[in-house]
Amino acid sequence: MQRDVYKAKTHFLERLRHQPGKIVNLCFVIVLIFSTILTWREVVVLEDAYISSQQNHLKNVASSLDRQLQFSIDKLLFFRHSMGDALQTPLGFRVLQDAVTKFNRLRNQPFWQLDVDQQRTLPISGVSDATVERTTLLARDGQRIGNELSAALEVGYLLRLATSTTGKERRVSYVSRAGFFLSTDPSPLDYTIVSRYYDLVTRPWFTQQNERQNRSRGVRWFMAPLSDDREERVITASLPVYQDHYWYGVLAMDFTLPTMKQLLTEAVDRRTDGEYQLYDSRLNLITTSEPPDGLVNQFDELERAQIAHAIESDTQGGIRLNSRYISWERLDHFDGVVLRVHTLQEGVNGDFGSISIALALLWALFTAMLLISWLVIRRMVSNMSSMQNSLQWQAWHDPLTRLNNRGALFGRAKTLAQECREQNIPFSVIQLDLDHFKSINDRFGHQAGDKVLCHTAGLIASALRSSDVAGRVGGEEFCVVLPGATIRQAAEVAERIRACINRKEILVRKSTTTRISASLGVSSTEENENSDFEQLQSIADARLYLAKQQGRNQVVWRDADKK
Ligand SMILES: Nc1nc2c(ncn2[C@@H]2O[C@H](COP(=O)(O)OP(=O)(O)OP(=O)(O)O)[C@@H](O)[C@H]2O)c(=O)[nH]1
Repeated sequence: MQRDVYKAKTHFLERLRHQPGKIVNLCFVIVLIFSTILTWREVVVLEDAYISSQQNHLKNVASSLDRQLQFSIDKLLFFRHSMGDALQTPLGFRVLQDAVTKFNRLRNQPFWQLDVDQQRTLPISGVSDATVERTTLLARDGQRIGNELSAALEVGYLLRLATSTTGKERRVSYVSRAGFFLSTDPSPLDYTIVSRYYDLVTRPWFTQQNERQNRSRGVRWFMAPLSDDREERVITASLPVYQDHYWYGVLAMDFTLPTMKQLLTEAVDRRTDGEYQLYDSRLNLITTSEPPDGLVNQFDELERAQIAHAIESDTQGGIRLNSRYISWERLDHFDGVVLRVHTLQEGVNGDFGSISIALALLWALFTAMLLISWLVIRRMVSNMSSMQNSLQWQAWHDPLTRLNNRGALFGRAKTLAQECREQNIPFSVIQLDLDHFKSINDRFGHQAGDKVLCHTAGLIASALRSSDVAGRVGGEEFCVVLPGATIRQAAEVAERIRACINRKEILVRKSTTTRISASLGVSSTEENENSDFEQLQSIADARLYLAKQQGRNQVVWRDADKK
């Protein structure tokens, strides 16, 4: 088994050795495959780096935006906390008690206002008991209303103080379920109080803050729908106010779209390319980092669905949409998501684009050079291989007769003799010498002599089997080895060759023909089993000499033989 494997391996390597063209092809294909894999790996690494750089840019913007919004949300939480404290232990100021007394006087009027101290707190505007009773969403609890009014006035101080110093929030308000509200917006004392209150308590940021819809009682963000044209479009952060499981009302903070745009633009580093877009939780576009006259990236329905699906389960990630790469990051303090849209053109103009192009060009250049060198080497190998074949042929053959030369014949004859001995079959040798060849040269010239030699070689070759080997071993001397042939069979072959040579007229010159003859000596291992080729050749040569002596044009295959 091991020997078979070894033999198969040797055979394979031997075959490869004789097919250098195939080895060259194999080497080039391997180099091409490896260079392509290497380039592909580099592209993958580059793509990963590109994606993480996109994520990093976006992360910076998102955390900067978050920081800015956190300040407002912290304020909102602070207001609720203060209001909770005030509800639990209201201050015993007289001015607050007077306000409650005044409310009790006004509570049945269609609209009213408690204007305690315009310089320090915000006025409370409200509607009548009858209006509150009209809907189950609202409730004016006789036990709680006093405390709530005092707490609202206390928070009014804070709202006024906190919102007057920064201009980020468009409006902060507290809307109570008990039929009143206070807001940083100026509130005139007229019939519009009723419609304003109605408008506030019908907004989703108020109605959706009940215990069922906001179990965590955290901040929720709402964007006014597009069709809403009652006033400028705002984003509202709202926070429910609870005390002892009782829902008092909602604290709300409005941000205008220009404010959101300003926050986003401030968060974006102008040196980075790509567009940043801020979306609400329902993937409605709030604002973009592009200037008002800039080109905003739009998404069609299918792309929006793909983005929505992608951002559904992850807080951050990326998705390729045709020629655009979209990365997203959810915000901690805003119920929405920031998108970074990076177009192919921006990518190509950027660092990663130029590195990718350089990499692709390098690969193309390398492949082109590899192909050129493959063509050159293939041609060189093919030339060398045909030259080697030609040299090899010349080394083993006689150029005139195209038969094996002396060295080649001796080499092959020794091997064949050895094989025959191993297989225990006979091995025979024929020695052939043309008669009076010198006279042909003398009479017709050397060229005619060459022609006769070629003609003789052709006749010898045509009289042999494929296993027999013939060669020119001297000037006009030939030798034939016949593996497996008995002495009689070899003698028959020799006789056939002799007859053939002697039968034909040879055209040695224009309109001049001549007939030639040959003397042949035959020997075989049949006579002496242990004879090697050289011994057999020497015997055949002696018999050839005998044939010459006996008158030429004859075959001698036994020492006593005479024609
Ligand atoms: N044309 C030609 N002649 C050759 C070549 N090689 C040897 N000869 C000639 O062959 C002749 C051999 O002559 P000899 O050895 O005297 O033998 P022969 O004339 O055939 O006489 P016998 O062998 O006794 O019949 C010589 O004249 C060589 O010059 C060759 O390649 N071409």
